Amino acid sequence: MAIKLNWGILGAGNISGQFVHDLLLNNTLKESGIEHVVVSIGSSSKAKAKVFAEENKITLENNLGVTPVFESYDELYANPNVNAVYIGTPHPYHKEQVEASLKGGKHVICEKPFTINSKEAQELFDLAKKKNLFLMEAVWTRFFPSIKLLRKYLYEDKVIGDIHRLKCDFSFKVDFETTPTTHRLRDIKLGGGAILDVGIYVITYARILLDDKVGKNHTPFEVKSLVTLDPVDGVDYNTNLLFKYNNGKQAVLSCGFYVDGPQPFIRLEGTKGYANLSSPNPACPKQWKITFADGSKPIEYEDKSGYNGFIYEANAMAEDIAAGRIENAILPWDETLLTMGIMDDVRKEAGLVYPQEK
Ligand SMILES: NC(=O)C1=CN([C@@H]2O[C@H](COP(=O)(O)OP(=O)(O)OC[C@H]3O[C@@H](n4cnc5c(N)ncnc54)[C@H](OP(=O)(O)O)[C@@H]3O)[C@@H](O)[C@H]2O)C=CC1
Ligand SMILES: O=C1OC[C@@H](O)[C@H](O)[C@H]1O
Repeated sequence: MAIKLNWGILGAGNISGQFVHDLLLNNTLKESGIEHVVVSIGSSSKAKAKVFAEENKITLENNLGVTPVFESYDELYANPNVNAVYIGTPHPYHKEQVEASLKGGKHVICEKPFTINSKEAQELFDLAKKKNLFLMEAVWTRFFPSIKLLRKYLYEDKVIGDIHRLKCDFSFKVDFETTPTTHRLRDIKLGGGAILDVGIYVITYARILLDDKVGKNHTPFEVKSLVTLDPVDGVDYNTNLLFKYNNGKQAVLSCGFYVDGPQPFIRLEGTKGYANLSSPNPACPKQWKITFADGSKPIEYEDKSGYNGFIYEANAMAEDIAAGRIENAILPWDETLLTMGIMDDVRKEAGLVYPQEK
């Protein structure tokens, strides 16, 4: 029997649309043996939810014969037809929305950053455990087949020898003339700044490309950071981090909103060569190339699937739920707590405190 999730999509905005695209394409292609049905769209406005369904082309054909209902958030939490919730709202709302979804008896995947700090994250994981419900942060980057294959070349086949250093920059230029100060990227009340928005990805790459262990088994490392807070908005638009693992491996990481970052956005160096990752969106690692110091033929990979890339985390969640697991092995709760804890420390040193934390 096919594995099936009946989704409630919370927040009828940008990223929810990209997530839904992949669910619908999955149903059309019928390759995975997993069915993803959009049962409900929860929004501050039912009219907005309806427009979302139209704009994202949810049809009876691609949604397995189901027309979603348009609901308030509270109606979605209580909807007995929904068994899985995707949360695609700005960071400071995640805590209360995950909590309400779990209390409604739903399995949950919540956009990154999971919460605004590790304390909130711990409270949610405690609740998921108590309720025996699946819960995961939606760091889609970790689930791409491209990453699994790259890690096989690096850590099983060791094709570039001993790895010593990772350089990664996820920056993009925000147009401060046209982007209002109330936008989630800028507004301190909405968790604005680069560290929570894109810093999470450079930290993710330092975790998945320099360490073959995860969560509480991770290789110990120290972090140093330098942060410049924007004088107008009071959040970070220029942040740099250094990681040093106790086996000597180092990461040089940057994120920011003042300039567009470089391409390739990653260079991972080993004794016998290096790997580059390129992507217009560094969160989405669809393409990489391994170059060898001795001039051997490079190894290249490109994901040409047509998916945005959210399907990989959605399918992982569906498989976990079908198997009765409440935590995912690629992104266990301790790994989210580790990442959130690093961002807590970086912000603490810089004096970046969100109003919700005061
Ligand atoms: N995985 C990835 O690659 C990406 C992840 N994200 C993450 O997703 C989350 C949402 O980002 P994004 O989709 O760009 O955000 P949007 O600005 O598009 O907002 C998404 C939805 O959140 C609700 N919302 C927006 N602003 C507010 C507000 N001020 N108060 C209350 N609710 C609000 C609205 O839902 P409603 O329909 O109810 O009105 C809106 O439709 C963020 O946490 C971000 O980090 C974002 C982009 C890419
Ligand atoms: O998660 C994200 O990835 C892509 C970025 O452009 C976006 O701001 C961020 O939220």
